[in-house]
Amino acid sequence: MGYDVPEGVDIRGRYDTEFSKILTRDALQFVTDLQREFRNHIKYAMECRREAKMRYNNGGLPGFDPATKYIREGEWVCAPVPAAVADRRVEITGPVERKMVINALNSGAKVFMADFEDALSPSWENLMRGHVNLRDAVNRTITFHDQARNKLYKLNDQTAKLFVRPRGWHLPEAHIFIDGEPATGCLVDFGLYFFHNYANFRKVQGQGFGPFFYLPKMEHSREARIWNNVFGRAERWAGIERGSIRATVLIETLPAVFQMNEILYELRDHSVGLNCGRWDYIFSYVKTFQGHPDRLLPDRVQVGMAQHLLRSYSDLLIHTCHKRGVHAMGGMAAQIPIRDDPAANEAALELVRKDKLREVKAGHDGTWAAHPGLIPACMEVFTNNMVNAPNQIHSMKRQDASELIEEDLLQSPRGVRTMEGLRLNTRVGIQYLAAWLTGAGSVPLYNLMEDAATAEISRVQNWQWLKYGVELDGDGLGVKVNLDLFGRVVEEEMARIEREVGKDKFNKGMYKEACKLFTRQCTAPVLDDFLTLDAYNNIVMYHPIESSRL
Ligand SMILES: CC(=O)SCCNC(=O)CCNC(=O)[C@H](O)C(C)(C)COP(=O)(O)OP(=O)(O)OC[C@H]1O[C@@H](n2cnc3c(N)ncnc32)[C@H](O)[C@@H]1OP(=O)(O)O
Ligand SMILES: O=CC(=O)O
Ligand SMILES: [Mg+2]
Repeated sequence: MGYDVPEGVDIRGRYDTEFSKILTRDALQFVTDLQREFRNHIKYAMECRREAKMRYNNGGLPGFDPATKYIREGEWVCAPVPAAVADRRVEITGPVERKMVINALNSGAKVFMADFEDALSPSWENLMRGHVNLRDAVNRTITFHDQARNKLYKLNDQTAKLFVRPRGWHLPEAHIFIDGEPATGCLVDFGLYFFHNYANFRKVQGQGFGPFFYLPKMEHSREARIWNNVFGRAERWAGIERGSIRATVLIETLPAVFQMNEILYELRDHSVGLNCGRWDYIFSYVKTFQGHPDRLLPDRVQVGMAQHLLRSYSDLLIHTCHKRGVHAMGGMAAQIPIRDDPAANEAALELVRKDKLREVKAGHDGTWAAHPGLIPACMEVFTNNMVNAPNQIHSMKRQDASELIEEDLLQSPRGVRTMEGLRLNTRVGIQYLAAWLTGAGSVPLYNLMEDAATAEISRVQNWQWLKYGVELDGDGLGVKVNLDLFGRVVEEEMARIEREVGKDKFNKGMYKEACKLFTRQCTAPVLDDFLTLDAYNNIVMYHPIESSRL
């Protein structure tokens, strides 16, 4: 049995009758047309990223582009926000896993962002099941039977509005070849979801609008232009009004903070705002400044939103979005509920409340929650602090933030580096990768949510400290990070992981493979652009099963 594919398409992933209802000939033709129309634009955009990287590596700094001053200073606004998504005060996020999709839609949040990105390990199985789950969710037929607990999950009458986050531009989909090349991951994610769901979504969820998307990891407005053209093409194909599709762009790379007006301008017919993707943003700070030894990060735990550069980024995002008439969404606090320790749980909740209070008072229109248990606290803070309106677009202009300059957005985070910081990065990075390699893209580690973005911080921070042989100044012992020290840390942290998870789980899991990958990346002479690009080779599974390297 095989998939019925159009000319030029080769499906290398496992055949499954459920998957074949997603991978129909017409759906594949739709994805193929997108791939053929946009692949050269994407390649060009990726080439521009490489050129920008070279400029930064040679000492250049990202900044506002003089050529687009007219856009930043122009008086224009985005298309009005659709009523269906005017109120987004709390959004839950999570991978497109069946039970979690139901739980998230039922969670009481206003929006559920179903994630093919930071929270998903993009194995063929996860990806295809994810599309089945989203189709069933939009059709409202989704159910899940937990056999161990004999519990049936189904949708409540009232559910969150669905947004979908496709992968970033950089990730290929190696199980689908088009004209001899792996398809672009995000065009597969967008194309299959749009094809199967746009009509129903607009009826049952979007009040005539939709579908809705979150767009990750862009570095420049030219990448937003590609998305805008993809949306336009999809709308024309479907015969629906221009501006039906709406998207929120995550500002989660350092270069993109200087492009917020330009990104909104490109997407002005399709925008519902910007979001502070703080974790990838911190990762991007290290990546952008990989050639700048004067901009080293302190311990990961010290790089919080109170740091001047992160506060400035959030303030400027709010000002920019509200000037252009769209939502300025906050981000994710990493704390999650701690089940077996009420005092620690309350302390974690208090940190989340504090973070949300900062966001709402700064003018954000909503925020992210990683877990259903956090939604009441987030909702309460936003509801109590927003003045009787579904959002703060018209009430919190943050004119003061228009004064922010490049130095504010680039200021190095303050703090110290410690041996515990190096150890924690290593322990977390390896455990996250071990989970990712076995299909889990978001995991709880040491009572925090870890996903691809947070793990990237651990990786690049270790790389940076090794590359520049930094002193662990917070310990006051004059110890410098070098390969010997790191080797010992890896060994000791692996032993600690084994003790913590138990011998059995350790031996059955992918910890050793993860350790090899993580160590290689931390010690690479040249920084890999993405942890998951290299790791992806390990989860590509062709059918019939054979070794598969991209
Ligand atoms: C940087 C960024 O990009 S942030 C966005 C991407 N990251 C994410 O989306 C992370 C989403 N969150 C999660 O994946 C999970 O909450 C984790 C991994 C952090 C914690 O997971 P766990 O420890 O397994 O959660 P826990 O055991 O407390 O779950 C309790 C219940 O809540 C549900 N749940 C937990 N998180 C979520 C979620 N985000 N969405 C829906 N349901 C959830 C579980 O399915 C479980 O349901 P059940 O009681 O019916 O079995
Ligand atoms: O995607 C969100 C982030 O913080 O990264
Ligand atoms: Mg992110």
